[in-house]
Amino acid sequence: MSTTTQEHADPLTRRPVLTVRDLTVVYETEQPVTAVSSASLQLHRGEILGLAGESGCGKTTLAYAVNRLHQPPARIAGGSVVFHDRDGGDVDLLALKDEPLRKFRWTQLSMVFQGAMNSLNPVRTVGYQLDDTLRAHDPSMSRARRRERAAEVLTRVGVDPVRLRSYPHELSGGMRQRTMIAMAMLMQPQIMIMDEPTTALDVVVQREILREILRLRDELDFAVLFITHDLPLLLEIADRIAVMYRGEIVELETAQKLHEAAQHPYTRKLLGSFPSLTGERSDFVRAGAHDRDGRQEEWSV
Ligand SMILES: Nc1ncnc2c1ncn2[C@@H]1O[C@H](COP(=O)(O)OP(=O)(O)OP(=O)(O)O)[C@@H](O)[C@H]1O
Repeated sequence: MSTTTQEHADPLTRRPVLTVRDLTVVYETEQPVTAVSSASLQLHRGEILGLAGESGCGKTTLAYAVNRLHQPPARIAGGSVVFHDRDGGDVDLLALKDEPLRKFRWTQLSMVFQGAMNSLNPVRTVGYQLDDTLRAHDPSMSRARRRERAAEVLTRVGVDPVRLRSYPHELSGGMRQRTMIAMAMLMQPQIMIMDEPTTALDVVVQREILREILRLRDELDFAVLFITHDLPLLLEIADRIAVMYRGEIVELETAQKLHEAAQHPYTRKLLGSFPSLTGERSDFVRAGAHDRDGRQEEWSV
């Protein structure tokens, strides 16, 4: 349903860049919690795939596990995650050793986390932090080239490169979030996972940044796994949407089909809770899947 991407070749006709199959993640606590249960999805080159679902349904756990950023007590209990490189090779992400995994992150797959704008180092300038990432991942790059590249990515996300000399507290929330997106783009990854990248921002800034993400995707041809509980937003920007409910992906469809003929009752409930794509979002969507009395609703899956 994305409107800014009409010249873009239909991503669904293109090769996949990531295949997640039957991924299961368990928190090994006293009462083990299966946060992700046999989840499967495929991300195509240049695609924006939305992952929607209420708070606590397992979206973040899935994103972290894909990039092996999960920490104990989380454990991947089964399944596979395969990256399909541009050059034709396949990489089994769950089998990667530490060093190749470190290289893989940022260069092939980068993440913009929930509240990432607060994860910039407060005592270092933006320029230093971009330079540091470049140095860590490409030691052969000259200082001049690094400076050039840092200015380039900031410009791309709509931040004046004069801000390279700024400290994070000197930037607005929107600028900090754009800077985090610039950081994620630094090494030209083939996949970006964005976990609620704009939720903390006001609606106008949020829209601007989303428009920017769509434009960059068209220009630079990366794929995005875009995680949010905001289904209306996904209907506007995503090519396809996966709906997650209690650790399972219960539906995965094009945004259009999902909007017109959702199959799963939970998806229908989510969709039915706002009057139109452009209308006001209802309290239901803002609050997550709770009924008016605040009770968690139940669907058999
Ligand atoms: N460290 C942990 N130990 C035990 N259980 C956890 C831990 N972290 C998350 N969980 C559980 O795993 C499930 C999935 O959580 P997760 O954060 O992945 O959901 P989410 O859909 O990303 O939610 P949100 O939108 O609020 O970020 C939840 O039931 C949560 O309680």
